[in-house]
Amino acid sequence: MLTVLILISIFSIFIVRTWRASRKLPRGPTPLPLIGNIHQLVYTCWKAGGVVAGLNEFKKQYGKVFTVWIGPVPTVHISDFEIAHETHIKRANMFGARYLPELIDYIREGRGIVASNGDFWQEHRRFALRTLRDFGLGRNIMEAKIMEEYRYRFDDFRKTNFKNGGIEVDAANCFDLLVGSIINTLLISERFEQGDKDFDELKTSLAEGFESASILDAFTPSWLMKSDFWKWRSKTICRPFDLIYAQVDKGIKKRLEDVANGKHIIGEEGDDFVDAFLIKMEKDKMDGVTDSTFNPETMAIDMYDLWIGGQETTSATLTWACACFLQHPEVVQELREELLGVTGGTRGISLTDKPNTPFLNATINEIQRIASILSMNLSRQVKEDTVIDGQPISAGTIVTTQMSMIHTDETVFKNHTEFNPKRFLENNNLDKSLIPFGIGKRVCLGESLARAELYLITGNLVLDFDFQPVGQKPEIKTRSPFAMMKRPPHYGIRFVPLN
Ligand code: HEM
Repeated sequence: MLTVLILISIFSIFIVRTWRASRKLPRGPTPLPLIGNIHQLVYTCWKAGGVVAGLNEFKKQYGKVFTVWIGPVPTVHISDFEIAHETHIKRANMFGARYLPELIDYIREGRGIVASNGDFWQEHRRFALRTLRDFGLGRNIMEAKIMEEYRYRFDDFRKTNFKNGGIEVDAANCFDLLVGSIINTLLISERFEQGDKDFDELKTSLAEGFESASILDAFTPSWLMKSDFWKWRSKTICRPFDLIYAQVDKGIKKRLEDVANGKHIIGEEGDDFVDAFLIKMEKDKMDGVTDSTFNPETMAIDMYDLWIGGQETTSATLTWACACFLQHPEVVQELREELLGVTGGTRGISLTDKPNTPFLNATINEIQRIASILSMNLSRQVKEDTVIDGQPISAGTIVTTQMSMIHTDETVFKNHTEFNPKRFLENNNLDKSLIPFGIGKRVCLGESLARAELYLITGNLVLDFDFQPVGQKPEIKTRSPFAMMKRPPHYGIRFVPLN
């Protein structure tokens, strides 16, 4: 009897708390105590065939801003560009703090760039941006680095994978190696080679982690993630993060050893991110900064963030790009005509050509729209009571602008499932509603680098090769519609040299 009474009391407390909290939240499906809307979320996503389609069903019922309770945690979803702009740009400070569930905070513990807030975040984000700029984003060195890796990778594949008149590769592996080498060269001056066991293990487990991490994992509370009871789940999701951190840490330790024994000499500006960080550490020491946040541990976390941020995202987008090219040879043909018109067929495409390649620019926009690689964006947490689209939101609420929903908004992107680069040429303002790098204060730190990679690699691939499928032509469809990240289809591709 006593147990029943206790259970009824706990239930009643939950119902009252949820009801009171709901008054300061946008509309959404009615939550149940403890599980919130998980049952509706799972069912709706399953019925609709994926997370984005499922959230779009909620949008139809509850409007452009709606609340979904993940267990006892209310999460607010913005699915409209104008509202995202009004909140994240016009009131950037209010929506600038990162929400830190265990999935994001794991290893980072409030440090790095992705999972830090306040002064620490500002200092490390500024440092990383300045360092990337010094290593070439503001000058043409970045282009030279990307092109060097592009040429090296395809020359190498030509030696090892030339079959049936072309270079035959697994698309994802090919771009993983290329993009991984670009980011690693910037960070620690090291390229990855084919057959590198550490890289292969890291990539495989990262892919597995991304494929299996779901919305629910993104909101699982720390105490549950860390408990023995949840080990079966947290182990799969977190293993790749352990591996990446271990690799980064190994690289830093080796660099410190090389510096100590004179094998690596740090010049005035340094060769890479690690050098720049070591210079900053030394400067803080010389300046007597006693509370400096620059030390070998925070260097490892910053590099870990840049590696995770810069690898899978760009590689997946390029893999989506080639799937679109295989499905739409007429787009490739039109692109090639535009690019040959610009280069005269005598050189590769360069970042300075951008103003003269409207169709390539539109095609990259459409690839990023179709790919929309995050089914669910990283979340923010509002610090004070506020309002979104006229609806009250209380302090502490978790808010997310859902880029994938904005990119599938039928009122903005007509026939959104169609791959149609021309939509961006027919409407010059359309790219303003395209936000693959997020929006507001926490917008992607690597946006300029990623844009340079996407432009140079897709443009030069179109000029250098014809594309043929190896095996079945890939559908333009994600293979992980229920995961946090929309992974591209898995396919083989033959790059047939054009001359
Ligand atoms: C096509 C490639 C890429 C896409 C689509 C992408 C997308 C994103 C998105 C959606 C966010 C979250 C933004 C938000 O909270 O609103 C983000 C954050 C971030 N990205 Fe990227 N990214 C890409 C490439 C890169 C690269 C190349 C790097 C590193 C060099 C990078 C580093 C980061 C970092 C450090 C953050 C956290 C920023 C912060 O919290 O202040 N990303 N990215």
